[in-house]
Amino acid sequence: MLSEHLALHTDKYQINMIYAHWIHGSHNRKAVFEAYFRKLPFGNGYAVFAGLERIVHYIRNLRFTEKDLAYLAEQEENYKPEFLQLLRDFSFRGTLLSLKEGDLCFPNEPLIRVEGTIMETQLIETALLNFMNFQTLIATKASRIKRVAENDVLLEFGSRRAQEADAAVWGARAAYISGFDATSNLLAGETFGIPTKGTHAHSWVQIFDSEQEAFELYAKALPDYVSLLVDTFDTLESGVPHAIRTAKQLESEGKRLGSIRLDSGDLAYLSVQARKMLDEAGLPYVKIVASNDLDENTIFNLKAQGAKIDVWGVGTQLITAADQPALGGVYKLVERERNGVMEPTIKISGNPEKVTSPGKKDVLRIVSKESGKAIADYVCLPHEEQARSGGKLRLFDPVHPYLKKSVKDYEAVPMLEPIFVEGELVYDLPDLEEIRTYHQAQLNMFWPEYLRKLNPEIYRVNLSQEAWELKQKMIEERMSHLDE
Ligand SMILES: Nc1ncnc2c1ncn2[C@@H]1O[C@H](COP(=O)(O)OP(=O)(O)OP(=O)(O)O)[C@@H](O)[C@H]1O
Ligand SMILES: O=P(O)(O)OC[C@H]1O[C@H](OP(=O)(O)OP(=O)(O)O)[C@H](O)[C@@H]1O
Ligand SMILES: O=C(O)c1cccnc1
Repeated sequence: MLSEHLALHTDKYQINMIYAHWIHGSHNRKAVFEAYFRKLPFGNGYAVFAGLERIVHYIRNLRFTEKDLAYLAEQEENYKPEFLQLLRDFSFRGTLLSLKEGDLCFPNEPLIRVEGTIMETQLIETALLNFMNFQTLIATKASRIKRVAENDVLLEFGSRRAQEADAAVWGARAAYISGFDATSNLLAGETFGIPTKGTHAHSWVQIFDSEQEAFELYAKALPDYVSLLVDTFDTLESGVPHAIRTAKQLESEGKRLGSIRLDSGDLAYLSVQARKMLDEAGLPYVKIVASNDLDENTIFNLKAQGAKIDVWGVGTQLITAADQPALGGVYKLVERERNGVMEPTIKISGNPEKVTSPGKKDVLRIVSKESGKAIADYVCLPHEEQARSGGKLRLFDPVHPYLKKSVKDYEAVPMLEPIFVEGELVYDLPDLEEIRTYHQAQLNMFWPEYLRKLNPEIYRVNLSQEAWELKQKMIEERMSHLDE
């Protein structure tokens, strides 16, 4: 899972472009790309950055095997043997800076910046976006669910509905970063050290002649905090009474029933009734798990209805990001080498939001020294010192420049961390527990207004005056070329 061979996990046009550059002798010219998204998913106020660990493994293992090269030769007869030799000798020698997994991130700020030859920067685009977009999307969806479930336990149950195995496993990891407590997927557990949990399926009950027998046999086999699914026939008439009898039996053996699981019907009503029945039977410690196509909206509603649910099992809606199944992250060229000198470059679009911001950029998180809370993100050119030195800063929205304010007494936290420097991995990948803790600390730096599920306040991402002026100048230059 972590050392897969993915050199051909790229779009054919990347190799074609690299080939054409090689033919014209430009493949070793320098380039800078930035990866970012333009719109937050699910109407959320922030996204949770994830995917870096897989990107690091991908880049470290990025080599073309003889089998890959033979396949490429077969696919495109124009590829000359010398070009295939170039690929044979390839390894990533570029520089990559990135947000850290668990960081909150926002539209139109670089999440990852890649500097290197045209060949290496272009080659990694597809896989990098694939990993960043999916994992950031699922971490963000999971974060919305975590916000409404608050202190309840969240179990990730999505594997059977995920878009194949990689999505199940890396999605489980993304959910864990954002505060899920466990996954049902054992491969995710083994690979990343995520706690695993499981109850049982309806088939366990159906296979026996009676529900009571099924519960007792399951409890006998797994007597420590077992969880029983109570809705196979009739939740309140049959499932809960049978679970209570099993719990009493366990008590007589000095053991305890862990929980019951509700998986259909009106989960608010059933959980309230089941809670009452369990309490009246002297089983206040038995928890109630609910599942059945849950997401942040159903959980929010169920809680508002007074549901007595302690543990939420969430599958399909989370792992497929059902209400928005893709994050539209892009990877855009911002600088190119021309006559030995790096210069900014721009992509113009009829849609103002798609015009790129030229020049290689840093992201600074402007944090109030007084409150410790984030005020805005500031995207500036690397040589700009104003914000870094803590000087009075004028913030304005690049799309709506009239939205402006001044800040002082702040700390400017650089968000892009060097990961690879000239091909060398300089970043110690944190373990998953550290990422989860770090994510929580990051969330605490934001006022609740930005974190709420519905109609959150917009957290501003501001371009520096200089970066904004560069953009305007380049737009005008381009437009005047078109007029000529
Ligand atoms: N009290 C409630 N308020 C809002 N939504 C609820 C409530 N109880 C259950 N739900 C949700 O309503 C949906 C019910 O879906 P559906 O009607 O397909 O399930 P079901 O008939 O209860 O069970 P199944 O078809 O899985 O046997 C699920 O998404 C569930 O999470
Ligand atoms: O609903 P999700 O959020 O995806 O959670 C996972 C679901 O998977 C199981 O159902 P199963 O595969 O047996 O199908 P079902 O929908 O008929 O219950 C389980 O009982 C949950 O209902
Ligand atoms: O353990 C469970 O209850 C479970 C696991 C996967 C999917 N649905 C339920």
